[in-house]
Order: sequence, then structure tokens, then C-alpha cells
Amino acid sequence: MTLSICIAQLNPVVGDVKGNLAKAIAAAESAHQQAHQLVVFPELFLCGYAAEDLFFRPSFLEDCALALQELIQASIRWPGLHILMGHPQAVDAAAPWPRDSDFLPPAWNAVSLISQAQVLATYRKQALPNYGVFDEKRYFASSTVMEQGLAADHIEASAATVVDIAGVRLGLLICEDAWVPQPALRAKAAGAQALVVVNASPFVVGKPQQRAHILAQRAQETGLPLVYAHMVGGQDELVFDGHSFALQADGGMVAMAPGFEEILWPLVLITDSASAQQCRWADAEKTQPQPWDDASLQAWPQIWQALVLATRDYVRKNGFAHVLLGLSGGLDSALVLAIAVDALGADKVRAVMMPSPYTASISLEDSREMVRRLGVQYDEISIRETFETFKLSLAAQFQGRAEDTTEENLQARIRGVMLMALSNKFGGLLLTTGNKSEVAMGYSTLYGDMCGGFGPLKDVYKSDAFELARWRNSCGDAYGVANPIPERIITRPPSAELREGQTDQDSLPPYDMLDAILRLRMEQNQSRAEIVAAGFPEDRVDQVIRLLRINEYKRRQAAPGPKLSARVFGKDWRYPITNGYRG
Ligand SMILES: Nc1ncnc2c1ncn2[C@@H]1O[C@H](COP(=O)(O)OP(=O)(O)OC[C@H]2O[C@@H]([n+]3cccc(C(=O)O)c3)[C@H](O)[C@@H]2O)[C@@H](O)[C@H]1O
Ligand SMILES: Nc1ncnc2c1ncn2[C@@H]1O[C@H](COP(=O)(O)OP(=O)(O)OP(=O)(O)O)[C@@H](O)[C@H]1O
Ligand SMILES: NC(=O)CC[C@H](N)C(=O)O
Repeated sequence: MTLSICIAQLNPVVGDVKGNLAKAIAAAESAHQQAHQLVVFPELFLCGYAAEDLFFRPSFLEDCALALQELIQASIRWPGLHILMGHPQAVDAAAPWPRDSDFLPPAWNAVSLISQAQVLATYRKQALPNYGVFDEKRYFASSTVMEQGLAADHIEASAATVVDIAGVRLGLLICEDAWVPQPALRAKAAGAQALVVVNASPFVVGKPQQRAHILAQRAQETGLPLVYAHMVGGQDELVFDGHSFALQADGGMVAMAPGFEEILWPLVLITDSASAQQCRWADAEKTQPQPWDDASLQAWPQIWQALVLATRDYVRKNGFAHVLLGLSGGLDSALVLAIAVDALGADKVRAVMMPSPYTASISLEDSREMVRRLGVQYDEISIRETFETFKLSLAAQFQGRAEDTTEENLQARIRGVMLMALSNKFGGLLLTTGNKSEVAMGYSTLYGDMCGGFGPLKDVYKSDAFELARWRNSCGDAYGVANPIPERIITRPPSAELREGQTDQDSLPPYDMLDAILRLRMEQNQSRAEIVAAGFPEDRVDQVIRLLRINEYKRRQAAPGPKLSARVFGKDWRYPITNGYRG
């Protein structure tokens, strides 16, 4: 016996319930035409992930329920097809939930199995992630958490959901459910022959491999084959990378879908005739569109594709037709320009060079060379006169005071004003170029180069930015224009060019050292003593720890940017601004 399954690895828009429904209907239509028996959508596909406080609005939950109803009605058109759809479900509608307190979460994180205008089963997520970027306990009730007021008999009923499709019993799980052993074991105890896991799992470098490793444990513990159905797309700071996959009961990889792109991905589950209990996936050759290949999951291609997808989706999903950025002849703006062109195409990107008295001639030369290679619209607007006018206007006030960062920041702010004026007049989104090392150290000007709506490099350390640029230049035309970044932009010493002869290293430790200290502090929460013991000079460690602490205020006012690491500034990093702790 075989079961033909289609994994709908698709890109929803958070909150666009009608658009997501239309996408689901088109996918179901196609799955039906291909004679699949089951089409599986990702976690919360109908509303998108993460819809955050939209879940507190009853009308939003009602609209999701109406969309689900429409899908249920539409399913009459697809005889023989089952649809597994991820959606929120208002707790009020979910008997026997005793909802007697306003403090209870508003919804369940659910999947429903639909066929021929009927809901055959609804499964509600048991394990709710509430760490890192996740706040699921803020929004969702868990189907196994006693403290939330569930009646004991309801726990038994809701804990495992096993559905029978064409004689194959599938245990349903939602994302975090599969990161702990119990829900899969409960599904097995309830008679599952295979597991279907629907997911919205934000990208971090190495996460595709980590998922495969963790899900292999679930397969081995239960002795069941499984499919991991994943979302794709950018949502503010989160990137969902696709890479859906299927594992045999021994945890062995059958196939993995491509990353960072939408696909309707076919799989076939076979029930052995000798032992009607045992299921396995059909031969990999028959099902995999792209081989499971460790080399294709190396860091730089993953990072580049994540940045490109995040930028494209942020721009498009927020209704912008084009982007602009300040191009300085330095590495960060060059990298952001290359990402933007790969994401949107050269005709949707505008670069503006704004020379000041401190701009080196090679900055102009390299900027011109880069835009020549990429073919984007390019303008040069001098800030020399405006800078002089500002200084003249302030001369009486500043009398007797030496020039300092005030004048440096004036230049960055003039550029910010110019770029925002171009954004207002022509409607493009301004991309900001700060990298993670700068964002950590506050090495940027508030209302100056921090102007902008999206920061592609926000989670890219400066030392990684060099590597990323070299890697992108080495790719030929695999991702767009070959060799987009002139070599000298990568090799020259970084400088803000805001005063004569300035380099970043006048104010900051060498980037290799800075980034190593930041990784220990941010990603491993190490103390000052531990970092010093790791071999870094005390004065440098103190400088980094202090700058990291005192610049929280800047980060709270900074644009979002895509998460790549275990800890991005944003949802992952919640420090008080007013902070008296010096430990
Ligand atoms: N806790 C707090 N809460 C709220 N606001 C606070 C604050 N602490 C200071 N402030 C305010 O913030 C202001 C200081 O911030 P800000 O005006 O940005 O200026 P600031 O951080 O003093 O200087 C900017 C630094 O970034 C460097 N930079 C600028 C541009 C580009 C690059 C680059 O290479 O990428 C580097 C520049 O060379 C300079 O060293 C203070 O005047 C104060 O008003
Ligand atoms: N002359 C300039 N013309 C246009 N934009 C500029 C100019 N100088 C700085 N900017 C903008 O301000 C941002 C921060 O300035 P900065 O000089 O630090 O550049 P960068 O690209 O980060 O390069 P690097 O730090 O490697 O020198 C730039 O990325 C760019 O967007
Ligand atoms: N949506 C979820 O439950 C995601 C949590 C999970 N641990 C992940 O990141 O993959």
C-alpha cells in the first residue's frame, strides 16, 4: 500500500489570511491534479508565523476561522485528497476548555485534517517554545499543560492525534513537539505508523543539520519514519529556510527539499505488505528533487541565501517597489548593495555616494566601479556645502570648543537626511548597513547612518563580512552578477571617513578580537573573568563589555535585520536600557 504526499513548502505573509488561503487553494488544486492523497502545509500557514499580538484580536482569529471554513468548503472539489492545514483556533471555540480567566492565552496552535468538506481531526500543539525569539505561551494554550486549567479527561483526548489516511495511521506533531521525546512517543502509543511534523523553525546557521539530527532521535525512539514539513520566507527578523525532509525509521535521511525557495515536494510512504504495521519512504531516487548533500548546506551559501530572502521578503511584503542605500566605498554598504541586487534585481536598487571633505578618492573610484559592475542607478551628492552650512550655523554656540564626534555625527546625519528625503520623494525603502560588531558597540550615528527600515547585516559580524564578500565574489554568476565587489573594498582598512585619517581601529579593538569577545559574551553569556581567562586583554574585554552595555539605547531605536546566529539583537536580546548591573 502507498500513500502519496505533497509537502507544500510555501511562503505565507503574516496576517494576509486571504492571500495565504488563495495560495493554499492553488497548492491543493495542484496536489489533487498530481493525484496526491495528502497535502501538508507548515505550522500556522493560514495566518503566517509569527503573527504575535494579532492573536489578541478576536477579529483576527475569526478571520482565520472563516478562511479555514472556506478551505473546508473548497475541499469538496478535490476527491481523494486530504489537507493538513496549520491554523490558530480561538480557545473559546474549543470545548471543553474552561476559559474562566482573562489571563489565559487566546488561541491554540492547531492543525486540522480536512477532506471532502469535513474536518476529520484537529490536533493542538503540546510543547510551546517560550525561549529565544519564541513567545508561544503568551498566545497559545497547550494541550498537555495542567496549570492552564484543562480537565484531566481532555488531556488524554488531546495529547495524541493519529489519523487514518487510506489505511495508513499518521501521528501529527507541530514543530517544538518534536524537539522533546514525549509527544512522538504518545503518538506511537496511540497507534501511529509514521509521524507528520509541521514546522515554522527560524533559520540559524547550521539549523537544517540540527533539525535533521534532533528529528532522527525521534524516529529512532519511536521506530517510525517521519516527514518534517517546513515553511519558507522572511518575516521581519526571522527567516524560514525550507529544507523540508523525510527520515526513515532508523533516522536515515531519505531526501531533503531545496532551501530558501517554494516547492510542492512529493513523497511516497509505503506500508509493507508482509507486516502491515511497518512504513517506510519510497526510494530516495524517486522522491528527491535535490540530493541530501552536506556540501550544499555549508555556512556561506546558507547565510547569503538567508540574507537575500530576508531582504526580498521584507521589501516586497511591506509593499516597496525599490530600495536605496548610501554607498561609501566601504565593505558594509558594498555587501548590502550586492545583497539587494541579488534579492530584487538591479533595476530595483539605487545607490547614492555622498562625498565629504574626508572622502578618499579611492572611495569614489571603488563605488563607481561597483555600480558599473552591478548596473544600478547611481548618484553622487556632495555633502560638503551642507556640512559647512551646519557648522557655520552652530559656530557661535560651539565657539571655543574643539571639533569632535559632534562634527563626525553631523556628516552621518546629513547623509541620513538626504537618503530619507530620497526615500520620501521616490518611495524606496532605505537599507541601513550596520554590521553586528558595530551594532553591538554603538559604532554608528543615531539618526545618521542608523537611518533606514531594514538592516541586512545586523547579525553579520564584521570579520564574517570580509569572508562573506570574498565567498560571494568566488561564486561566479550562481547568485547574480559575477564578482560584484571590487577587491580593494575588501582589502582596505575599514574607516568611517568622518575625520582626517580615521580608521575603525582608532576606536575599537581589532575586529577579530572584538568579534571573538562578542561571541563569548553574547552567545555563551560568559563573564568578564571567563573571557579574560580565554586569553583576551583585560582592558579590551572591559571596553567591549562596557560599550555593549551602554549602547542598548541605540539598538532599541535600530531597524530590524535577519537572524542568522543563536542571538541576534532584537527579540533574542532583551536587556534593560536603564541598567545598574556591572557584573
Ligand atoms: N542611555 C541613553 N538613552 C538615550 N539616549 C542616549 C543615551 N546615552 C546617550 N544618548 C544620546 O545619544 C547621543 C550619542 O549618540 P550619537 O549621536 O549616535 O553619537 P556617538 O555614539 O557619541 O558617536 C557616534 C560614533 O559612531 C562612529 N560612527 C559613526 C558613523 C558611522 C560609523 C561607521 O564606521 O559605521 C561610525 C563615530 O565615529 C562615533 O565614534 C548622545 O548625545 C545622547 O543624546
Ligand atoms: N561617502 C558616503 N556616501 C554615501 N554613504 C555613506 C558615505 N559614508 C558613509 N555612508 C553611509 O554610512 C554607512 C556607515 O559608514 P561607514 O563609513 O562606516 O561605511 P561602511 O560601508 O560601513 O564601510 P567601512 O566601515 O568598511 O568603512 C555606510 O555604510 C553608508 O551607507
Ligand atoms: N515553531 C516552533 O515550535 C519552533 C521551535 C523549534 N525548536 C525550532 O526552532 O525549530
